[in-house]
Amino acid sequence: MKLTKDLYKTSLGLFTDLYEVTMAYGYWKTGTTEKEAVFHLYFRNNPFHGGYVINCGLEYVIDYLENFKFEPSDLDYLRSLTGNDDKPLFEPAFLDYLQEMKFECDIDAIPEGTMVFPHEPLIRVKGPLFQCQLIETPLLNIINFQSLIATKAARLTLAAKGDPILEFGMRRAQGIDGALAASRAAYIGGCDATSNILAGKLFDIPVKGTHAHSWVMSFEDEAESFRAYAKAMPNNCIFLVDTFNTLEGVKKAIQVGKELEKEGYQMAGIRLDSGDLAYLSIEARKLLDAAGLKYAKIVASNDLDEYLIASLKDQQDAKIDIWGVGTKLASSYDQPALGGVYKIAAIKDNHDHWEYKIKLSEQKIKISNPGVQQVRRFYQGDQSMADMIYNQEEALKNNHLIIDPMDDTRKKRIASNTPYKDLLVPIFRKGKRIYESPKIATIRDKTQQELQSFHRSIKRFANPHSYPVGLESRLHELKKSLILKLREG
Ligand SMILES: Nc1ncnc2c1ncn2[C@@H]1O[C@H](COP(=O)(O)OP(=O)(O)OP(=O)(O)O)[C@@H](O)[C@H]1O
Ligand SMILES: O=P(O)(O)OC[C@H]1O[C@H](OP(=O)(O)OP(=O)(O)O)[C@H](O)[C@@H]1O
Ligand SMILES: O=C(O)c1cccnc1
Repeated sequence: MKLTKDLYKTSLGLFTDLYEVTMAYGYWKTGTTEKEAVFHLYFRNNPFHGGYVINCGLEYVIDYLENFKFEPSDLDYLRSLTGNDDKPLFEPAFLDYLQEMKFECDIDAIPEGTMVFPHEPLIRVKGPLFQCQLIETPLLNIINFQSLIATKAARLTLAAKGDPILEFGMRRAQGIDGALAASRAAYIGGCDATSNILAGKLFDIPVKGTHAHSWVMSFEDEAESFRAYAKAMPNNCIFLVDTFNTLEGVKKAIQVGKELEKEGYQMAGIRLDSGDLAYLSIEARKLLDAAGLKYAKIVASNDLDEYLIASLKDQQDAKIDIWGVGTKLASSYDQPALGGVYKIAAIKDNHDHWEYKIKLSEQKIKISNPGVQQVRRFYQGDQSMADMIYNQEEALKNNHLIIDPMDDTRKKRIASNTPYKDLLVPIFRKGKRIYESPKIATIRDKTQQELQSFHRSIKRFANPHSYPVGLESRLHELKKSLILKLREG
């Protein structure tokens, strides 16, 4: 069976919505397939009532695009599709065109692990109109999910204040690919390891685990079950102590821990999976310490999320060292989707000039931004200060004025000598990959550095401060003039 990364390395040409292919067909019929266009992938609202998103999924996108083609069997399938008159949906010559297609787009994207905000293009796609169109859905599928999970994981790590978090979500995740992608994104967001060993192998993520209640229940006696586990793997013992009575279970784990010491081993710890985790961790710690097992760690699990972890950390004397988090993380329990969208922002006219495009809406947040966009992040010392979305095709003024796309009375001036970084970097040029994804551990480190470089008010869970992101004044004017023109028209 081919899975995720391997699967993406073969053809996923049909992994898109039908309407992308019918539009591509329409472009072909009207002779506009090769017209140059620019699309941006962005989201409009932060998830979890939070103040940011951790950008994640680019390596999957790269894999997908490097292998973007239609195999003969894909074309056979398209050939079999019919319209409401039972005649073929697509002319054979179009299918030949798809077969010959070579990916030729320029892709610029914000690297994984970067903190990003509403309205900012995470990916910019420039190239033949029909190719830009065909890749819309897979790009959204990949980025929306992985960014959501990486953000959730980052929130967990902030709540845990540096304690390790183990991702245990596979059993509750959305299918095979959902679980694999969630493990990858959770690691990038800051988790320390996953229980999903295929994710460990595919993505080079540390794997860790304890044992289940079934292990204990398969023995007559709890102490005997711990002893048997210790005998099988003396170097990997975290005993799950709550099958019958937690504190009695701790005492039995201690007994076996002492026996392990005599064999020259140390038990790694115990896991609490029910009851009052604060109270039980305090009592368990006392018992472990009194027995001289100060080194034994206490792992807690049971429907944990960032709010419960923060609450347990606030219960000052709770003695939990490691957090096991499954369902609420891998399924993104409290927000099932990031609403990322992919919108056309410019198209070349017959004179090789950009014609800028926007989508109107009664809802201001849904009016798209025009231009060939780039994001510039400004810094004050090591702290991020504001982000400016600008049109790369226009010369910038020296003193930047950025304007909130949601409220044009909110403006911020940025001095000309302010240090900055442009966030979108070149990934593909004319369909050739020119970017090497960092190792996953490097991406994970980047997430932590990014979290450090933003003020804590942006990261708090309750009513976070909104980080300033604005349209550069000329882009703002361009958008305004396009809105007026369309409304008047
Ligand atoms: N001290 C605490 N403060 C806040 N929440 C806690 C605390 N201890 C446990 N919880 C959380 O309360 C929720 C319910 O815990 P509860 O004691 O009902 O577990 P449980 O239902 O007994 O466990 P199980 O049914 O798996 O045996 C869980 O999400 C758990 O993580
Ligand atoms: O609670 P989560 O954050 O999802 O973490 C994973 C859970 O999976 C296991 O439970 P199991 O499947 O045995 O069921 P349980 O919920 O009854 O403990 C484990 O004991 C954790 O409780
Ligand atoms: O290793 C564990 O303790 C584990 C793994 C998956 C789910 N719950 C717990």
